[in-house]
Amino acid sequence: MHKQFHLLVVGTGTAATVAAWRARDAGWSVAVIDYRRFGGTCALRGCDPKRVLVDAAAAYDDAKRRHGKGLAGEVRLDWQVLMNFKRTFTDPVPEKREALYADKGIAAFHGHARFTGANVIDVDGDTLEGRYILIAAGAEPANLGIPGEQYLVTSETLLTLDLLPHRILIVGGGFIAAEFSHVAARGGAQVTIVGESDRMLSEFAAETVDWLMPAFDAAGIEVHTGTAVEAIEQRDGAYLVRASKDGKPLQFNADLVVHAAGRKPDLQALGVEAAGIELEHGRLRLSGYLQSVSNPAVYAAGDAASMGPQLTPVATYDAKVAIDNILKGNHRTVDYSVVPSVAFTIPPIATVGLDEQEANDKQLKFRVCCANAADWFTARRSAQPVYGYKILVEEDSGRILGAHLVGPNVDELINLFALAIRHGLSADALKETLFAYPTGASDIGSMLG
Ligand SMILES: Cc1cc2nc3c(=O)[nH]c(=O)nc-3n(C[C@H](O)[C@H](O)[C@H](O)COP(=O)(O)OP(=O)(O)OC[C@H]3O[C@@H](n4cnc5c(N)ncnc54)[C@H](O)[C@@H]3O)c2cc1C
Ligand SMILES: NC(=O)c1ccc[n+]([C@@H]2O[C@H](COP(=O)([O-])OP(=O)(O)OC[C@H]3O[C@@H](n4cnc5c(N)ncnc54)[C@H](O)[C@@H]3O)[C@@H](O)[C@H]2O)c1
Repeated sequence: MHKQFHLLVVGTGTAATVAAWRARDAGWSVAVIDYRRFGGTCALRGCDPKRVLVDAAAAYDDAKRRHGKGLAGEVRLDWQVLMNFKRTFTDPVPEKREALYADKGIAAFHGHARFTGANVIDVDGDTLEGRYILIAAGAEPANLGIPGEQYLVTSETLLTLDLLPHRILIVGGGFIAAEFSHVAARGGAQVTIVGESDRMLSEFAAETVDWLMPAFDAAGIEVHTGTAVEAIEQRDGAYLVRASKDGKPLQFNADLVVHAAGRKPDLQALGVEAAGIELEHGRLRLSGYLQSVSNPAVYAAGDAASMGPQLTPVATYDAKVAIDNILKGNHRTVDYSVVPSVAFTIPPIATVGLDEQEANDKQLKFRVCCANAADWFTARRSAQPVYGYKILVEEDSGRILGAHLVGPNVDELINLFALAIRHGLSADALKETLFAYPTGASDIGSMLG
């Protein structure tokens, strides 16, 4: 079979779906291709199922912390029942996504996409030709190049386990390690994190991470930073993980070893060389228009592009930029300067805009409002001992430059700071705004001094 389309989209995740939908609305003929169940990472294997588990773990933790403060009795996190609840969100996704494409008149192909020419893709024997091609193929766990790497399971496995193993070791120290350790610990597992970076969550402000770390201790999570995992061996149905810290060898025993050591664009199976698409260090070489620098028919978006952070709102944003450029000619470039992000630990930690180093590098003059707010009403009423903020305010304009938060409600509060930064609102404008009380936002005035 040989078919022609205005646009071929590799993937059916967030970036692919946003782009395919928009191109179809513009009257273009569009095909999407995926070798996995339709729906992509966020809805099936990432944000959404993860958040269902985090919410349950947070409710359990909340009840435990409030013991003796008005709540009594035993609460138990029933992992198996929680997994069944999670499946009520993930199971319907592929069918719904198929129906959406059918309703919109988007052709959908199941199979592995592989370039055979500049604008031609083979899908398990079918030939598809596109005037344009959007690579929205997502990301996969990065190869670590260590002996025993094959024993690592991914966060995807952790999200489908009906029974949590007793001892879980997580290799990493970023988003996945932080979030999944908090969930698994509440599920009853003994969790150890072994991460190469000097501190956990290096994307987040150091002060906020320091304030968060006691929450790892309180959950019984053992954290080894500055420790590189070097080998994994199978021993009597379990695993021996060899690592080193400051040149000294360390070893850990675990029943499950999880990869949380970064994700890279999923490009290997695509055979991009056949389309003359240049790569650089395993990434597509793209212009700010998200267009391949060597093949003008090809654009990329989301994790496959990895021009910005690997986050769902970025995948949506990229898809909009790429498709606008495809439909109307190159006129939009990407700007990732204001991307809020949250690690859903218990409690959450959040960041948006500039940190101190970046503001100094830009030679900006700014003041820093920073405090551990564990004794504030918001923290005390939540029985949550972790609460703090660090906010950068430009001296002359009063503009908010960056906000870094940890504690109750900050997964929502960070969006207000994103709004302020995106629209150049000053600290005074935020302080003049009446926020409903008592809420997370009603602390903003006090945070800004
Ligand atoms: C455990 C986890 C939790 C996360 N939590 C959050 C969160 O809370 N908030 C947040 O913002 N982000 C989160 N993320 C990141 C977020 O999920 C991703 O940034 C986002 O889903 C990327 O979307 P995408 O459209 O670029 O790619 P994807 O949704 O990954 O879609 C890519 C699709 O392409 C398909 N594909 C790949 N190669 C081929 C090929 N050769 N042929 C055919 N099909 C192919 C894949 O099967 C896949 O379905 C999380 C990620 C993980 C792993
Ligand atoms: N809440 C969210 O928004 C969310 C949640 C999960 C994942 N994500 C996205 O998915 C991406 C992947 O998540 P991740 O946690 O795998 O990556 P990450 O980039 O957040 O963290 C990877 C960590 O692994 C460490 N590492 C690398 N090799 C190692 C080794 N051999 N031994 C020990 N440590 C090693 C690195 O130092 C780093 O700290 C994230 O970057 C993020 O964009 C987002």
